[in-house]
Amino acid sequence: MTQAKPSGKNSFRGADMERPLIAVTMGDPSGVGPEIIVQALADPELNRLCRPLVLGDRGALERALAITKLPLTLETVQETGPLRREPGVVYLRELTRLASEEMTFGSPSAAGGDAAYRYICEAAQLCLSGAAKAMATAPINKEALNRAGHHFPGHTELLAQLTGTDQVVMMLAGERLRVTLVTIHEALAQVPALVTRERVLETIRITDRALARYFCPAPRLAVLALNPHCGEGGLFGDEERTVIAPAIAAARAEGIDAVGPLSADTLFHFAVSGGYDAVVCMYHDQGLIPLKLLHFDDGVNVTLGLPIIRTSVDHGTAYDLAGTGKASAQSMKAALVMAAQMAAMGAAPARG
Ligand SMILES: NC(=O)C1=CN([C@@H]2O[C@H](COP(=O)(O)OP(=O)(O)OC[C@H]3O[C@@H](n4cnc5c(N)ncnc54)[C@H](O)[C@@H]3O)[C@@H](O)[C@H]2O)C=CC1
Ligand SMILES: NCC(=O)COP(=O)(O)O
Repeated sequence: MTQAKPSGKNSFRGADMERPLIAVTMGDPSGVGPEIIVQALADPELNRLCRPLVLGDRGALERALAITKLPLTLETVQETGPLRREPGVVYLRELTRLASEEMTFGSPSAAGGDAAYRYICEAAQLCLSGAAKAMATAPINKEALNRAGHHFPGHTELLAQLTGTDQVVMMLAGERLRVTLVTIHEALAQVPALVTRERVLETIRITDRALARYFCPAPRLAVLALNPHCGEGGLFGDEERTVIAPAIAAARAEGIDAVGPLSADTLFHFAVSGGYDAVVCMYHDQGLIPLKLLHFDDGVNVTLGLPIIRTSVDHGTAYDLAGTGKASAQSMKAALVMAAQMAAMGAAPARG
């Protein structure tokens, strides 16, 4: 009887097919994006988990390889590239050819902002078509994006528009803490008017649904107050009584394990001691200050509520470090690992 031979080639190809294709956007060419991408992709473990495809600029990535002195080569590919991936190769879909003066380190440019915009749009398209299973984004500079005429405060809002999604939720996640935001890129003066019952409720719902799908089967959510001491019985504001508590009650009536409103000054202590799976915060800095205190290096930004999977670094373009090779690539790596793990579970079905 002939023994079935172990088919190295076939099994390798099979393994490749199982590894999800992740579209990796290069971000702002004048920032640390290109450097942290090549550093992250130099990790063989990452390439065992997924097939990263960088959407970006060859000149910017060659410069990043020179700075980081990594033994990687760049291969420009069409569409999504070959199924079989060689170790030590960064696969690039070249979407721009920027001149050096359009990617001066530490200096935002309209050309750089437009390039970053194009990488994001293409990645979203690849995800929507099913060609990529997720996207992981390097940081953009919002000033450059807006200078280029793309009037979005960040990826989150742009992706909501590109995918036709009404409400999305920004989550930042680390091993010890996860936070989600009711309002995202808003002037602090605008926040109270934007903290509506509907918005708080929808943020709780989206957080609960995404956590249950990807991270923990029965999420326990803490919902923060907006004002100090939960408004102190109306002495310092009444959003807790009129808006946040009714939203929590409605969420609980739907079977969601959400509690609050809870005072933000003490709650994080209990959240990191394991009391909650996520903290629903009313505004950007309320959630991101504790998150970055604990997870500056390895935090991941995940956009919840989209019909596609999107993860990102938790930091910005770090113009002060761009071109030095000193920026930590840990958050980029964590974003790629999380994208691969989420992709293995599949994007959430579109909401009916
Ligand atoms: N996901 C994204 O695309 C994000 C983009 N941004 C944008 O980035 C730009 C700059 O924002 P900033 O507020 O200055 O924040 P930033 O995160 O770029 O920098 C703040 C400080 O953290 C340091 N830092 C950042 N990343 C680091 C890394 N990987 N390793 C070591 N140190 C690091 C910087 O050197 C700087 O001292 C803005 O346009 C902002 O909107 C900010 C956050 C996220
Ligand atoms: N502070 C987080 C942040 O600004 C990231 O925004 P986005 O580009 O992911 O929307």
